[in-house]
Amino acid sequence: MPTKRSVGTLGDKDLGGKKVLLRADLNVPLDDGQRIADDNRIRASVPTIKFLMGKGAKVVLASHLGRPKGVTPKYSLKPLVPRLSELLGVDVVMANDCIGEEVENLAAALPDGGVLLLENVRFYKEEEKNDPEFAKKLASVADLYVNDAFGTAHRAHASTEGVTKYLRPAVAGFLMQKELDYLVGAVADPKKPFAAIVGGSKVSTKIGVIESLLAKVDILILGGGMIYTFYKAQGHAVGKSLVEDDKLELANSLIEKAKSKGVSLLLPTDIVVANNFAADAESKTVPASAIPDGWMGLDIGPDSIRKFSETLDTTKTVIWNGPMGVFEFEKFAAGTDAIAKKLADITAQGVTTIIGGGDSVAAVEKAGLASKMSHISTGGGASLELLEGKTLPGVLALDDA
Ligand SMILES: Nc1ncnc2c1ncn2[C@@H]1O[C@H](COP(=O)(O)OP(=O)(O)O)[C@@H](O)[C@H]1O
Ligand SMILES: O=C(OP(=O)(O)O)[C@H](O)COP(=O)(O)O
Repeated sequence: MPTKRSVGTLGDKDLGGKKVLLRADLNVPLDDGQRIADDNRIRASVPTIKFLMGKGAKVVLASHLGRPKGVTPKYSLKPLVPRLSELLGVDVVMANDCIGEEVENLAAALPDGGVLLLENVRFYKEEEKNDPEFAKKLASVADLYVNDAFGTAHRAHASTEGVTKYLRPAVAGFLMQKELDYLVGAVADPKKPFAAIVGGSKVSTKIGVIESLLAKVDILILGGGMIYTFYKAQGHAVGKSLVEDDKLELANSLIEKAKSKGVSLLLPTDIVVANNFAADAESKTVPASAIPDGWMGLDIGPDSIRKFSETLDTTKTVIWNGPMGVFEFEKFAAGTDAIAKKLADITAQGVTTIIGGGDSVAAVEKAGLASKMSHISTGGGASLELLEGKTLPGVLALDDA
């Protein structure tokens, strides 16, 4: 089934005085002191909340946080209240539960434009089981449903999917719509030349994405830990680099597939190797075809960066998923940083650049370049599934446009 791209949106819905159940993805990292370590997902949820507030709706906000097994205080959404209140300019009311009498009373007492934050929906095992009775209880608090939780749209859970069986209209929020516009729209109908950069640790986790993108892109650039499986498959020495020996044939078949589809496949030409998997390992740059015994590739080299950059200069749309090297170690972050910088530069020249979630987003943020890209996805797993061409249950469940 093709990925659904057009969903019903808030548009001209009459929202004054209506109770809206808004599912957002407020799954942000909290540090040991329960402080928000990265508030991107909260900020990304603000436009829809503010829109609803401005229309005089009563906003009942639901989310999960982490993967708790039952009620677990450290996964409470309470630490988010001050930041949400600050961003929204109202005192957000917090409920102790996500269903039940207290929630109904608090929702009923909300003024028009008020916001009630429900406690973590995953405190109930029924959430992940997509239990119909639990979904019905969630639905009962509101007059309509808005799903803005793109990062959780690949989960068929009660608050993302089940609830739509009991609460209509069920429409997408602005973040959800923007994610679909970029990750489905721009990829299905890209300005060409269209390039994909795929990195990350393993071929096995990216097979689906590579295969799906091979049908769409003009250029495929590979980096990260997966490239050593390709080199080994081509008969090169890879030292003690990360290799998936059961994926050698697959790597060759992907090279063949790229050829038959006329896709220009670029592998790094030089590699920064280390004598150890460590931040302070000894390192040197070697040709990709001659990785010495006892050394492992942890980043792409300067010649690869130059060639990749020249190629990226010829593109009109670029999608990036997965770092070029072990960017968590400063010494092996140069390749990833250079690609991030290049993408920021070409965005300024009118190229559409899409960063598809997960570690690539972390790398772009670490480089301070997030605001320079066309789109940075708030969903790792969800964006990967979209790029693989899968349909997300949380999207499929919404009203058609
Ligand atoms: N050459 C390499 N050897 C081992 N691990 C690598 C290498 N290059 C990148 N990685 C690791 O890959 C991880 C990211 O992989 P992945 O989760 O597939 O990416 P993403 O989250 O962007 O989809 C990072 O932790 C990074 O350190
Ligand atoms: O953080 C999330 O996913 P991501 O790490 O793949 O971006 C989402 O909030 C979904 O969480 P889940 O993977 O526990 O269902």
